[in-house]
Amino acid sequence: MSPETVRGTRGEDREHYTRAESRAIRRRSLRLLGAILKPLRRLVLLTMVVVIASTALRAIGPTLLAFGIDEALPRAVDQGDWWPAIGIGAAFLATGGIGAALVGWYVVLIARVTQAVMLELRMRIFRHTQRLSLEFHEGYTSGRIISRQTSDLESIQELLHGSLNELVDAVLLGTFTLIALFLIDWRSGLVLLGFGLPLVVLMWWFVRESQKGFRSTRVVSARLIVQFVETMTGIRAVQAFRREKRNDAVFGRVSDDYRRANVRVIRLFGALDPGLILLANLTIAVVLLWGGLRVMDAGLAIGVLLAAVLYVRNFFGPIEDVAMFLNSYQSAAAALEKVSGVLEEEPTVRDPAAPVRLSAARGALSFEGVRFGYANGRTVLDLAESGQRDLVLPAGQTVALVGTTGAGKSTLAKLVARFYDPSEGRVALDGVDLRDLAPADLRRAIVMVTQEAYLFSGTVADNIALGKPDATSDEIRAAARAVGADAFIESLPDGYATDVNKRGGRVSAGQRQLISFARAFLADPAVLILDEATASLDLPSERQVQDALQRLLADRTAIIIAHRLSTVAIADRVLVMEHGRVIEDGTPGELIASGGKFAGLHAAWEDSLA
Ligand SMILES: Nc1ncnc2c1ncn2[C@@H]1O[C@H](COP(=O)(O)OP(=O)(O)OP(=O)(O)O)[C@@H](O)[C@H]1O
Repeated sequence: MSPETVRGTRGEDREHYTRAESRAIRRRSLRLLGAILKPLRRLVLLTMVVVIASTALRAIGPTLLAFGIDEALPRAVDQGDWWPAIGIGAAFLATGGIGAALVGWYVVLIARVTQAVMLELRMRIFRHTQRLSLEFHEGYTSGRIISRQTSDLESIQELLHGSLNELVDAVLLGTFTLIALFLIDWRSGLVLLGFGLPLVVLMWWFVRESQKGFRSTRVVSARLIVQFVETMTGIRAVQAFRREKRNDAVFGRVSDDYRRANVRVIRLFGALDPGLILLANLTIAVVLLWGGLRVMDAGLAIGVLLAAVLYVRNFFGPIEDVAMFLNSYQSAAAALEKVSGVLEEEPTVRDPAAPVRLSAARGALSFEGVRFGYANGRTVLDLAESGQRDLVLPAGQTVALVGTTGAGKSTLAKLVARFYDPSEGRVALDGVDLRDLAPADLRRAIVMVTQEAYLFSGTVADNIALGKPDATSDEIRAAARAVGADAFIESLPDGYATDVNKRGGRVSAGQRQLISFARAFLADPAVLILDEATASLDLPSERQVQDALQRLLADRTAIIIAHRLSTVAIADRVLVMEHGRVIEDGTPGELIASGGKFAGLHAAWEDSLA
């Protein structure tokens, strides 16, 4: 478990961490990677064996050439003995051929490992975030979640797929090459080592500078995503308030920052590439010059010199890939840190250790000494301070929650639906604390319908059936009829089989709410919460819906939150809330007669109708 300051997604936006925090974050990432690689260990092992074998085979080539030129060819020319030359030629072809075939195999193996890791990570993020409590989702923006699933996973994939591949190749080939060079001609080996120092300096400079560059491209690209997602999710507001031009300007600025950041990084390559070519040529020149002198003194065979030159060339070939790897590594490590943070988040609303079953709930609700505040600490609901410590809603009662904006009505509803747990006290259904209730029974017993009335892609029937996945089409139709949604559904192009686009593009907001009523009717919960759920219905349909509501609410406990008092009229009881407390409690008639807050609201409403 990470320290409190960096646990989960906490501290995700910070630029600097203490040493202990960095270590904890790194460990968390490695634990995640280890857990994902564990089931793949045989595949990983096989991949390693294949890559080592293929690189070793490829590193033998120049030595065979040297042997051929210095030993086999003279024997063939001087003594007419062609067998050694043929043998070496065959060995050269065989090592080259098998090495190449193994490279092909290795590429496929690496792809299999990478894709298995990506699949697991992708599924873990999806599964996990879907189960995290509402508290997490209300605080962590959708742009950030999208970044975790897209750009972060891409960085990790890039590392595993491309860069790691190249690094292993470069390091192994470099090591084998150096060993082979020392074995055939240690003096050339020393020359190569001597040039290693400026090489290390060049690489160190490049990695340091490009790290800064890549970090800023990552920061800017995250801003691009957030800007884009915000504009698209808020497209209605964008168009309604004519924000297109301003958004164009902001997006243009961020895009230009992105372009500049990329150019800055590419400029570094403009220095690295010539530097590497220069170093490679200098090393080859020195090896060639010194080797040539020794060939003239007969201290070195010409074939060995040729092999030495080839080895030096081979050595420098993949060096740039090492630099690239170091960069991909940085960005993949940062991505993995963030992903592992999200995966470390735990649902704040936990499933009970010993769940109490309640297969046929009656629907009696009680709030006993309930206090609640969101993560920022302020108490927004304080039923314990209201006149009565315990608030009881008997089974079958229809209760309307009324009060000014921000009074805590939706918060109370979220506690009943157990999207949050109270900070103090308990909410109970039929006497069972919601925290102890088996989650499946809780979801069956308590259903919340909100103003948003989200429709998933699929048919209208699918969307209604969400309330009862095994419902027959007759049951679906009956539910739609009960809430008065049948007529408009029949008039859709394909009736119940009409595909609703995402966010219900083909149906109006009011129709969407009717569909979600049908969904709730079909689910047949003991407790139904309607949070502003009639807000999008126009008055005629609202009047129609009054009947539908009566039918929807019959025989169950209902909590209705509505600003329109017409909806409140069907309630048995009204709770007036203010600043998180219940300040009035009674039947609509009683409250109107008492001349309190509700009476005032009611009078104002009646005036507005006149
Ligand atoms: N996710 C949240 N995190 C922090 N504070 C919140 C959150 N949701 C609501 N609040 C705060 O809690 C208080 C009660 O909000 P709530 O949504 O319950 O009011 P409401 O009575 O339903 O208002 P409305 O009628 O406008 O929907 C408000 O002060 C609000 O700012």
